[in-house]
Amino acid sequence: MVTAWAPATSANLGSGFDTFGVALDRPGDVVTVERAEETTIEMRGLGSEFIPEDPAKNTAGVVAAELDAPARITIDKGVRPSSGLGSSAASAAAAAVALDDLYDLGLDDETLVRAAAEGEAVVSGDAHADNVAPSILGGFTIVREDGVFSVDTDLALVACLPDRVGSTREARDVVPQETTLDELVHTVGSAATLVAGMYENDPVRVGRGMDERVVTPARAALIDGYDAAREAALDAGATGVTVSGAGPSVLAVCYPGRRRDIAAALTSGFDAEGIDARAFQTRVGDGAYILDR
Ligand SMILES: Nc1ncnc2c1ncn2[C@@H]1O[C@H](COP(=O)(O)OP(=O)(O)OP(=O)(O)O)[C@@H](O)[C@H]1O
Ligand SMILES: N[C@@H](CCO)C(=O)O
Repeated sequence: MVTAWAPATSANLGSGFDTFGVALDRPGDVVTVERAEETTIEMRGLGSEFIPEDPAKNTAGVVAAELDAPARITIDKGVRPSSGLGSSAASAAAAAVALDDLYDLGLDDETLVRAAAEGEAVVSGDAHADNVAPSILGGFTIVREDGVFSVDTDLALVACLPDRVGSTREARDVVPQETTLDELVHTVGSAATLVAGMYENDPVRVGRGMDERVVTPARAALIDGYDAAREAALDAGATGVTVSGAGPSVLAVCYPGRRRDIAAALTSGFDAEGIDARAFQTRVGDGAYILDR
């Protein structure tokens, strides 16, 4: 029997749609696997009642099929589903790392990321790897069709989860399919600034580099309370605020000492619109690891 933990993640970071992601140092999912003839899944924890136990519909079950590693899988959810914090990816990432260990497969990180991304395809219709990559590798990650790499970075974050669910599949439907040259230039400038900031552990550059004007506004329009929460967080010292993944969570970057005030500002911003919300004071963290074997 092998147990692995994998973290929540925040994808896109504004300017890196389907490309950038960060691992959060909490919360995370715990996945236990045991060898079996056929894959079965048992769910526990946060929001588990909304997650299918059918292995063909559960991201962890899809990973077991991809790796040809059938197992009795138990998932303890620490990341609420449909959150924008990479809930479906955390189970896929933990399952990939646990099954690799259980069957002694010796797979490299890139193969694990690709297998875990197939789980995302079942959920959202698209095998985007920008949540599973940071959940497996940790740090800040950049995913392209031809590879994935991670950058160690020391950055304080606040993630705020409103008491609403958001479907990645639906949030992908509102993404504009075309943009202008001006917007492309703006996004490239932002993305480059963000990457420089990640290497320099600079929350101001990262915050400025999150600015993006095509995908983010389309997603923000789906999130009640987003504008109020964002304004409040910026007033409280956040150096950047954007939609986390497909939403409805919101991600703020800041200097470490500002986290408490920004967490309060984000929740009060949602509260002003009549929406309960929970904020996590966190930072960029490590990737999945084996807890027990
Ligand atoms: N192991 C799993 N954990 C969580 N959700 C799962 C799992 N397997 C399947 N799902 C389904 O995936 C959907 C949630 O995934 P979705 O991508 O929409 O949200 P998320 O992972 O929290 O957000 P995001 O990808 O935007 O960060 C739900 O419909 C849920 O039933
Ligand atoms: N890049 C993905 C992340 C959510 O799974 C999206 O924004 O749709």
